[in-house]
Amino acid sequence: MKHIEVAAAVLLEDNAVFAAQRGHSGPLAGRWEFPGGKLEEGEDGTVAIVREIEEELKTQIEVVRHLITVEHQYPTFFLTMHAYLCRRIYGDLELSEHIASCWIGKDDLLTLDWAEADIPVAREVEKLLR
Ligand SMILES: Nc1nc2c([nH]c(=O)n2[C@H]2C[C@H](O)[C@@H](COP(=O)(O)OP(=O)(O)OP(=O)(O)O)O2)c(=O)[nH]1
Repeated sequence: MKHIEVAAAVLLEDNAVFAAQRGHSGPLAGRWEFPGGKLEEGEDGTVAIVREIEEELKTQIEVVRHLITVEHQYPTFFLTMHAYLCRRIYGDLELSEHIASCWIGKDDLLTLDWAEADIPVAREVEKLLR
C-alpha cells in the first residue's frame, strides 16, 4: 500500500480559517482541504509547507506551531498529514490548483465537504475559533 506524507497549512485570519477545494479530477476530487502538499525526500514538514504554499498559492507564510498529525487509511493509500498553524506574511492566496476557496468560521466549519483525513484537523481548528 502506498504511503503519502503531506504538510497542510491552517491559516487563521479575522476568526476564520482558509479552506480550498480540490479540482474535479484525481483522488478526492471536489473535496475541501487545508492547502499543502507532499513532503520531498528528506524534507521537514515545516519546510515543505512554506514551499508548497509559495508554489500553490503564490503566498509567503511562516509556521507558528505544529497543530496535529493525522494518520488516515484511504482506499488506495495511507496518509500521514502534518497540519501546522501558519501566519500569512505576504501574498493574496492566488489559486492555481484549487477550484474554489473560502474563509470559514466556527459555526460552518464542519459543514464543508472535507477530505476525510481533514475532519480531525477541522475539529482542532474549531477549538481555536471564537
Ligand atoms: N494538501 C492536502 N492534501 C490532503 C489534505 N487532506 C487529504 O486527504 N489530502 C491528500 C490528498 C492527496 O492525495 C494528498 C496531497 O497530495 P497533493 O495535494 O500534493 O497532491 P495531488 O494529489 O494533488 O497530486 P500531485 O500532483 O502533487 O501528485 O493528501 C489536505 O488537507 N491538504
